[in-house]
Amino acid sequence: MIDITGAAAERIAWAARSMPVLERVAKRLAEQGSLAGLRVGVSLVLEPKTANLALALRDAGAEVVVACNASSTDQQVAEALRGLGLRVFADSSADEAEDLRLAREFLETGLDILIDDGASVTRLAHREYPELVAKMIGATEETTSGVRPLRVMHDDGALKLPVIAVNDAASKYLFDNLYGTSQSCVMAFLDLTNLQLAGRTVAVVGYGWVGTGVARDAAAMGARVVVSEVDPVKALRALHDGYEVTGLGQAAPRAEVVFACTGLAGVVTESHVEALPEGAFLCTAGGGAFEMPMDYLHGLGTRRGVRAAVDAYTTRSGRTVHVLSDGDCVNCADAEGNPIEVMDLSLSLQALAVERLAAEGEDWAPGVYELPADIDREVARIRLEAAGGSLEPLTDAQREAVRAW
Ligand SMILES: NC(=O)c1ccc[n+]([C@@H]2O[C@H](COP(=O)([O-])OP(=O)(O)OC[C@H]3O[C@@H](n4cnc5c(N)ncnc54)[C@H](O)[C@@H]3O)[C@@H](O)[C@H]2O)c1
Ligand SMILES: N[C@@H](CCSC[C@H]1O[C@@H](n2cnc3c(=O)[nH]cnc32)[C@H](O)[C@@H]1O)C(=O)O
Repeated sequence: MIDITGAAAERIAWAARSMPVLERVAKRLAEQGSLAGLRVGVSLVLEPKTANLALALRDAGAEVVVACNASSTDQQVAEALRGLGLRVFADSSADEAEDLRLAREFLETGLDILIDDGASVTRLAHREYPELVAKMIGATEETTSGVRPLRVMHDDGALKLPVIAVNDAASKYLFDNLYGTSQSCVMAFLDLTNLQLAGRTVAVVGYGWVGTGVARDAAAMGARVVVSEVDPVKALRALHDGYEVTGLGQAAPRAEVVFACTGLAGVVTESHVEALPEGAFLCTAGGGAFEMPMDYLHGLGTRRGVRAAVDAYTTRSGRTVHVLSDGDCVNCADAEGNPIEVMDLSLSLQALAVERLAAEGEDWAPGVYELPADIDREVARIRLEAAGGSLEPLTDAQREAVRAW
């Protein structure tokens, strides 16, 4: 599968070695030529694991085009894929306007199937290219903060495509969101600051899958974790997991590190920022910079870079607040993204969702679809075996007992 030279070749091959599920899926799709004649757009965090997905889709017969915003683009990987003849609409030095131009050019290639992350390209397509949307078979969605607006679009009658919510497959969110994101975000904080979390008070905003993992890994590194939630059941779960649960307004004066894990805009506000203790850190693990009051911080006019990916601001209260990765997802912007093994699951599910759309999507009405449970279980089973685990076989008697009433 790997026929690349150049700086990224070893890194792409390194990822491939720990992606047995994708390897297995890719082999079958290539043998069957499942995607022959289709143009598939990949709009995901662009790094070595995603490159392996793009090559798997290419080997299955698709013409693969790739896009990514600047903050999540690994330029070496973009060059490597270009070297293989893929069209890549991504530039790690692009500003916001150039990012938008690249996303438009990506759509203008005329996609049959789109793999999206955060529904940003799907929404752009619906806003600006209804005639191209009408020709598409469908799309897939990688993440929680993309599935949410797609459901709203569907309820409003605005969604014109079938979209498979890959995020909502159990073998995606129970591993990528819960285990992968906490490892990569907590490690990114530690690496980018060269500090430790031991003895620090960490506020985790949002106790969904991502927040649960971040709280656990921060606590494992010795942090005192305070959780804020808007959902009483999630908040109660955090309490049962042993954390203090309180509003961010109350936690802010002692929050030395804030991890935003909600995927919703404006959850950390300027008044939270003004209440933080001297030297505090803001770090996004969730949907992106929109969770942080970046306009307010930029408007202070006190920004100064103090380390790679770390900016310091002097707030109105006269204290210093540090922001990692300019508020973008810290693991995707300035680290290597989620661990390879969990992305093996997520990206294999993506490949299988594309296969399903290619086979059946033309007959599907617009809507947000779940991945079939058999795909979910199969992906988990292959990964389990690759990791050295095995299943207890169900006996005939048990199978009968399950069916009895
Ligand atoms: N960085 C990554 O690699 C990565 C990986 C997976 C998911 N994500 C993103 O992380 C975000 C969270 O994903 P998830 O799967 O955990 O979603 P989730 O829906 O399970 O959790 C989000 C939680 O935030 C809570 N919340 C909403 N508003 C809040 C507020 N103002 N204050 C406190 N809590 C609030 C919700 O009640 C919910 O429990 C999404 O944007 C998702 O796309 C990022
Ligand atoms: N759209 C945002 C990133 C959102 S992170 C949300 C998704 O990124 C995915 N992700 C995290 N790490 C990686 C990675 O290393 N490669 C590809 N996708 C990743 C993960 O599955 C998660 O659901 C941006 O462009 O900056």
